[in-house]
Amino acid sequence: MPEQTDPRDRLIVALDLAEVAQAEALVARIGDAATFYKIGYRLGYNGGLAFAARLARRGLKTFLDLKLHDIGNTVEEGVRALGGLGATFLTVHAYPQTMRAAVRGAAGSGLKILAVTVLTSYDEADAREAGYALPVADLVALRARQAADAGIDGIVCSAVEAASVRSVIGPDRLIVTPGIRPAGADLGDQKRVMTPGQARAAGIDHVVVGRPITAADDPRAVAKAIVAEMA
Ligand SMILES: O=C(O)c1cc(=O)[nH]c(=O)n1[C@@H]1O[C@H](COP(=O)(O)O)[C@@H](O)[C@H]1O
Repeated sequence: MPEQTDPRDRLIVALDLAEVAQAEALVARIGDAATFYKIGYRLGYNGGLAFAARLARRGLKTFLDLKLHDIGNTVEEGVRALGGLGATFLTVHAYPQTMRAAVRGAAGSGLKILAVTVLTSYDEADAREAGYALPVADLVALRARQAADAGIDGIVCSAVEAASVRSVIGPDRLIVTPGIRPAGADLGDQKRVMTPGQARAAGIDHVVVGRPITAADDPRAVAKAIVAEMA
């Protein structure tokens, strides 16, 4: 896997909050315990993209989790429009047409495209309900292979699949895993879950953690503990 120089970069904190002011306050509370923040729909649709650009100007790494999926032209131009925000990562769903369009849209911008394979809130029954006949692990592996073929920079999957995804995509592409819970933490709606330490041992590059940090009494302490568990 591509090695990082700062171990804090392994943790991406999901800023799933309603208001930019709350996100600003949380980033200030966490301070130097985290270096990488994810902005998803909730904040993104409410001023979060400009906020992400401000974080990037302050030297923090940002991840735009917009999970794009549309006809190729719309994805390509949408990705191109996001290329100037200074973000590190952007997500699209792992459909071949969508991934190829996103790679074209990101060309020359420095924005890395991550392909979301099968959401970590899905188990086998959820995938069947959505019309997929393949077992989740096989669907993740198929999409990882297609992502690599499309020239995608990294894969979003659960840490449960990290080792098999690594064997499919090779050492240079990134593996980013949500569905991460410190031992004993509430799972919420996550179904394919590992601890930070298990995920690191499975060969991930970055974990994404939201509620265990955002809902904690001491978010800075939880962020520090997660980084330490992956050291
Ligand atoms: O793309 C993602 O970041 C993502 C993919 C996935 O399969 N599962 C998943 O939980 N996520 C995101 O990762 C974060 C996980 O948040 P928590 O469950 O609160 O730790 C949320 O912001 C999700 O939108």
